Amino acid sequence: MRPVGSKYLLEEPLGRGATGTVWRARQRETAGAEASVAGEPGETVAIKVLKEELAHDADVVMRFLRERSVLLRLTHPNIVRTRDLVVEGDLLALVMDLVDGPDLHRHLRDNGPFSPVAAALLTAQIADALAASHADGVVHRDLKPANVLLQGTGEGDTAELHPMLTDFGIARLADSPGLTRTHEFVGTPAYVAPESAEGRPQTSAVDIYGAGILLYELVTGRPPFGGASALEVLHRHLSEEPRRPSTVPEPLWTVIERCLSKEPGERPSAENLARALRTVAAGVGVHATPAQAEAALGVAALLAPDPSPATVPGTGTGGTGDADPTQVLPSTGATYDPAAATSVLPSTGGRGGPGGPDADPTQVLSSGPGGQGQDYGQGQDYGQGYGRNGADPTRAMPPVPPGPPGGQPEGPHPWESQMRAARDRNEQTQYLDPGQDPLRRRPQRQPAQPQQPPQPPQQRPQQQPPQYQQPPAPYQQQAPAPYQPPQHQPQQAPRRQQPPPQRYEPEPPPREREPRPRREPRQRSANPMRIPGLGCLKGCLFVLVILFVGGWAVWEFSPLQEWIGTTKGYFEQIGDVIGSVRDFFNDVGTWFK
Ligand SMILES: Nc1ncnc2c1ncn2[C@@H]1O[C@H](COP(=O)(O)OP(=O)(O)OP(=O)(O)O)[C@@H](O)[C@H]1O
Repeated sequence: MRPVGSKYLLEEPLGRGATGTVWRARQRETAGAEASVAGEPGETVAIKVLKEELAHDADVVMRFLRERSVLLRLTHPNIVRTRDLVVEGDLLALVMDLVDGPDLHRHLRDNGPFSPVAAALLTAQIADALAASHADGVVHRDLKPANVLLQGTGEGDTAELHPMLTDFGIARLADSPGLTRTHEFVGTPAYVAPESAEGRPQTSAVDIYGAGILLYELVTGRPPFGGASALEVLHRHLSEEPRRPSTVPEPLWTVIERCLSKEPGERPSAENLARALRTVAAGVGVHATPAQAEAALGVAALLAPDPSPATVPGTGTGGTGDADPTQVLPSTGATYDPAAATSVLPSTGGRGGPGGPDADPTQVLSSGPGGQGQDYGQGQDYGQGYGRNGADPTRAMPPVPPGPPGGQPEGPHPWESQMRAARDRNEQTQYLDPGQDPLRRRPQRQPAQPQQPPQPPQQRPQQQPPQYQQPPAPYQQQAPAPYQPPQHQPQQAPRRQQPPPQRYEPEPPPREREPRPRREPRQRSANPMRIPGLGCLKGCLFVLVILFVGGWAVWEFSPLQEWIGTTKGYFEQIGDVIGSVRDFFNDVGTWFK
């Protein structure tokens, strides 16, 4: 078993994501004071070993050290606790509590969509975790089902799922200009907020957008915006409004719509989101009292935005890229998988600001015992310092990005290399065989598990009772069915005027679009009245005139006349010919009499 630092031993890989591989590991000895959890020898933990390319990046290492204290102090019942951060030679690792359960993406894939009540209660807990981290100034930036681990309690119908948000800070660590030497942001296209896609400044509202997408996915089984490529998905985030599936109750849709607002300032705070979701869960169930149903219908009033959202330093500001218009990603052409792992999406622009690559780490590394585990400082500097580009959503074509700084030799176009990097990293989490020997081999990819196509919502027989009236357990999942409001809904309840719910149609599979050939501008018609046959008649007349003029020229200017010996003029000869033809027809006429 491979040691990590002096305190941990890697046992078996649990899974691999875009930023690293997560291992089940065992504590060798009690960790020092630098860890937030000392742990006992023999205790099992999960260790995320960051990818080599991250570990080799000086910017990431510095960020890792600076973020240390933030990550270690982030504790909440719905956040996977980071116990320790280890830097050992070329290895960067986060030691976490081991969560015994699948991630939400896998759970959704295996069990199908949640009932609205279950989805609302689950997302409310995730919102609790976000509220705690936002209060601490930490924005997750990569919220998606794969980053929610489910600690299950109980079995079958009585199972309760305890969601735990993981990968906090990973986006911040991986968001390093050192990776490509140009700007990037880390995210997963299906969950990326419009402002992140455009390179505008980001705040904690990006997590609320992610929570809205996640909530939509929980009740429908798929995120609202899909597409054939990452580019198409980003465009849809920017320009399309989500459609309400018929399976989503009106109050829950109000919450989803507000979370998915294109304008970050209109999204609710995490705290208000949690409260609103609990109000909705209480009001759409069969046991809801009239007052609870009424409260659920008035949920919009609970969705007040955060007056002072936590900001993501360095996003959308600073650097020379502020004035740059929207950077639109080139299409990879490959089919886009909404469940794909975190991508690193490119943008371009200058660098600058505090915390930039030139900033020194606030603490000096010191060797730990035996030269293995090391203890690093807790300088608290959130600076990321890499400017984002200003946004202009109307621009569709990318401008030519600024050339390499310092007159570096020209390589491939930055977007080419960045999209290649994005593609390389856009790998789905692989669930690895526990039998692999971590000592001998690096974790290998397993043969891809057959992806179940997203299940379309099943039609339910008319006679069946409404699905969301009586969930047997808070988190029991049910196939979606059209939402029926609680029966004891008071008649006079002031309902918002709402269009009749649309049936949720699964989107057709994405097709490759072929570029349309450019049309030539239409010629003005010479036959504006469109008289039938006129075009053909004109052509015939034109041919006759040409033949007539041509014949005249040949007759008059060639020695044809002399050869034939008639010495007649052209018109005389034509007259003779016409006369002969007329005589011929007269003769023919007399034969038939
Ligand atoms: N603390 C943990 N305890 C138990 N299993 C974990 C823990 N953290 C992660 N895992 C497992 O490891 C898998 C890979 O995690 P990881 O965070 O690297 O991937 P991801 O979130 O799918 O991808 P990305 O890094 O791109 O967001 C998870 O899907 C989960 O099954």
